[in-house]
Amino acid sequence: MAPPLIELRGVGKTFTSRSTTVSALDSIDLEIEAGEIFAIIGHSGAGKSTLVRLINALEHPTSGTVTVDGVVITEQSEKDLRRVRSRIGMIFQQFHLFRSRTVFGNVAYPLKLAGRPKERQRARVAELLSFVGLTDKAWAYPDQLSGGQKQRVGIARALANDPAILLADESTSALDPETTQDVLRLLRRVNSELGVTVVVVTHEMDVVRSIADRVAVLDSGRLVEVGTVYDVFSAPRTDTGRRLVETVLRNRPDADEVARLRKQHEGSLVSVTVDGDAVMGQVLTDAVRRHDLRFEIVHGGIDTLQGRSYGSVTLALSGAERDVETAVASLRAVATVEVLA
Ligand SMILES: Nc1ncnc2c1ncn2[C@@H]1O[C@H](COP(=O)(O)OP(=O)(O)OP(=O)(O)O)[C@@H](O)[C@H]1O
Repeated sequence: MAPPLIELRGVGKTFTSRSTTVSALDSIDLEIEAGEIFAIIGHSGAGKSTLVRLINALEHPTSGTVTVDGVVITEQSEKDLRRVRSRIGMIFQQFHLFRSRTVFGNVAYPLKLAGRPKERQRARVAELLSFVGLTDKAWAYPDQLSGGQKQRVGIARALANDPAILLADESTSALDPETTQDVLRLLRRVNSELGVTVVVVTHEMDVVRSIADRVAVLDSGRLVEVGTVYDVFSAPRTDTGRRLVETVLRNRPDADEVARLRKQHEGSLVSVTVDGDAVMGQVLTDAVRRHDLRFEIVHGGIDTLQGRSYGSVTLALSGAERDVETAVASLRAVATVEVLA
């Protein structure tokens, strides 16, 4: 198997000022494979931006090693780091475009810095603007563009020198939901058509869900979960993971919601979680048909993650106690079931 494109081993980062020491990252071991879309999530202050800044060597770790594309960047001189950085493009929440330069000028800038001849610059900018769908805006200034268009320029500029990696730090956080989806579609094309490995830092779980292959959860500088989006979202192993994921997946009702449901519905409240290939509708109808029961879905829903169905619904099951018990037992054979107290 090819070695990981990005590898962090035992990475720690502390910031020390005169009066305080902040541990931003602690003992991070992480591997990001070539060709994947990898998301890093966590609450504000968890260390996400610091982690990204270590990958492009804008910060240096206090301990541990960072390897990018086979180069141990923690051992490189500033001059050699420039070569590593040229393999990495970056986009930001606030776009960071030059307001005094046209779209063309912004995208041409890294090519100019790299010493590309004028003719080559022109051809490459045309190619990039066509890729991001902004050919007609080449001579516009950033202030004349929408947020989504500005981020497209940011993406074109980040791709100018053919990077292997694109780091996206909260790149859609300033955009409305529809524009966010447009930018995410573009990032997916960057990954699938150009083969660029994309690392997305975000606090928006919807972004992770709609774009990432794998996700890492950071909590107070520690890496607490890493896995496929399906695994982490459908079965988070930590409280932090659970809290983050619950912001997008309507999961089991909390205690207040259970009390409210109890007042509104008769019968037993039963939460049924289906993952993977089981089909929720089928599971429910089969279980209920075999018994003399009525059921109503009172909370939750089914969703698709990475092409697999996932969901948790709470049912109010009414009927004879024995029938409810048998139905719950048969549901247990195919799903995770919890009878809510
Ligand atoms: N240059 C710095 N000097 C001192 N402390 C810093 C510095 N950069 C980051 N920190 C601290 O390190 C911790 C992690 O910060 P970081 O910006 O990486 O978190 P984050 O997860 O990206 O947060 P946010 O989502 O709010 O951007 C925080 O406690 C922050 O205050």
